[in-house]
Amino acid sequence: MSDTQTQTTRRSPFSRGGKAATGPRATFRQLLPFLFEHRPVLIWVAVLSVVGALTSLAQPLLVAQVITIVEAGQPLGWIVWGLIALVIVSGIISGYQHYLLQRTGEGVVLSSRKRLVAKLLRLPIAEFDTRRTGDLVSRVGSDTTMLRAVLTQGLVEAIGGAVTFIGALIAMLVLDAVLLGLTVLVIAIAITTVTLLSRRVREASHQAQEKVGDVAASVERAISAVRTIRAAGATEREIRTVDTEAEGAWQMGVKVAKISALIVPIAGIAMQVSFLVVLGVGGYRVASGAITVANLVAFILFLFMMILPLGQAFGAITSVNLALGALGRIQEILDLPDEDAHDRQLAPLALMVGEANDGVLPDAAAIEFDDVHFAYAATRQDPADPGNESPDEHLPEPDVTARQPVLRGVSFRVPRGQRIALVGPSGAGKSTILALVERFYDPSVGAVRMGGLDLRSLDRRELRAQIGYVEQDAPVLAGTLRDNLKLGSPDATDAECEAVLRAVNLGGVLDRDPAGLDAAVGEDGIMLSGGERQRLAIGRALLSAPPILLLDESTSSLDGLNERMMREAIDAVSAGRTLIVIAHRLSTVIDSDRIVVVEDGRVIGEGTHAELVASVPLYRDLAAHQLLV
Ligand SMILES: Nc1ncnc2c1ncn2[C@@H]1O[C@H](COP(=O)(O)OP(=O)(O)OP(=O)(O)O)[C@@H](O)[C@H]1O
Repeated sequence: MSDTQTQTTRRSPFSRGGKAATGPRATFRQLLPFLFEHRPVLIWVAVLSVVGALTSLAQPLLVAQVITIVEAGQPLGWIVWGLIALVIVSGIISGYQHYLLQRTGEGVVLSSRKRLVAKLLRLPIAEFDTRRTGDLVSRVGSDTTMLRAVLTQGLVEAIGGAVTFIGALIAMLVLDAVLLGLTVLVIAIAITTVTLLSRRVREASHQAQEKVGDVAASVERAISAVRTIRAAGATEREIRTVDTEAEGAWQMGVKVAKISALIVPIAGIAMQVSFLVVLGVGGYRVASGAITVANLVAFILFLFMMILPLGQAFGAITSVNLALGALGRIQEILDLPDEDAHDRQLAPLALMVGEANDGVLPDAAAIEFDDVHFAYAATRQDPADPGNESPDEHLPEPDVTARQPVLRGVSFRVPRGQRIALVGPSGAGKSTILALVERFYDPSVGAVRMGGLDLRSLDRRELRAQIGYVEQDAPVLAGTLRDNLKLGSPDATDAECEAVLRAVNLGGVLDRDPAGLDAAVGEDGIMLSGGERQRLAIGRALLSAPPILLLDESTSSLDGLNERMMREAIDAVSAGRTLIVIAHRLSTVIDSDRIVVVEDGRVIGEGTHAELVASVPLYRDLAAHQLLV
């Protein structure tokens, strides 16, 4: 694992206990790039806030003027109209400002989602092995929305608020310094309390978002296996599991609500207390002639004006803390390295593999495994699992550790243009071998080579452009047949798509729906049988005509007819290319150029069917089971 990755996981929520339970927390500085993207609008909003604040500040002064004029029995004249105009202008400014902030808030959500998705889809495959899909989805869906609140409920409004606050403070100082001193005392106490509480809001909000991630993860788990769950009669139990997670999220939400609930009334109480103090002491000072009635009224209006932004500031502190909690979860993913982050400057590959270059590297095997050892990283520890509690919260827990080796010294060569089959018992490591060819993972020891070059020295995109890969449980993406076929070759024509479908024996699927290539294959391709799904995936690989094809044959859904269709499909794709097939049915690979037998992470035999039947007992047993000897 890379250094960056190690650091990230070290300060991740996966170590529990004490402060560590709050997980990765973003700093305010990490929030700034999201806001800076909208700098012009935000500056405009800030200017509007200042103008709005000034129009508000002018109002008490005009009111004091009105009182003085009325007291003197003089005509009011323009001053009332001026007051009305000020109220209207400040209303319009605040409405426009609100709209701009909402819009920018949506912009922040959008850009954080885009960044997160761009990162997620580029993460090393190992990250998906150790993280829960639902939790990742919830970071894109839910955590990002929390960033909006920073703008809509807080930050920029606070600029106008600050102007109002300072302006009111100065005006109050001029009007009556003694009254101001008392007011500031009350408010200072409120601010200290809120600051202490807000730290707890941030921690609780982070935990709440973690819990929402847990809910999303268990919903995803349940929905992705809904048929199995239904068939096993486990629906009620799964509902209870999700309910428990949802209740966990509810509890954390309530915890946030409790702390926030303390913060909100503190602003109210501060206002009431200071109002009462000003009223009592102010009345006394009017009686003693220290201040006029007009100035006391103006002072009280300024007090309201000062309290309002204070409330906004408290709101801003809460929402910024909520956002920083969520940003911590977003940033945790953004800080992970891309899959290709540590690739060296890479050799051009396109000219090294394939027919065009047979002359350049005449002896190099298309694919070669050289004493390859490999172990998967262990599953990341689940923070929700109390069993993972660290006995000593001060010791950083290693989150991801290596598992038992899956490959132990695998060596074999696949000459260009040949058809090689990998066979062996379930769990022997066959799919892992293909994953290493695709560079979803790199070997711990040894090397995988293509055209004589270590895969680690090649650009992954170029490498993968040379390889077609059909997974064992070939996923079909929601959409149409055409969408699925054109995934890897967006420029393919309809005629090419149809030809490929017929080549993999899927002409029937094309004909049975009048929509043809536009026929929907549904979420996860549910309208296709398992065998059809695999053949569709083979068709997809075939369409991009890669020189090398990796095919992890489905373990299921191959009845006699499907098996024949699959064999024909494999024959169709093997023409003119290098093919590595993981075969669960020997009949599909009996006529391969070579068969490599894998057991327990090692190659235990290699040769033709006849040679292996004669020399490798495990292979003879497999063949005997499948009635091939
Ligand atoms: N993503 C993964 N993370 C951790 N362990 C894995 C992962 N994928 C496979 N393994 C483990 O590696 C071992 C080899 O798995 P692999 O899928 O390569 O075997 P296989 O020979 O293809 O099996 P099958 O014929 O059943 O598909 C198994 O013990 C499996 O549990």
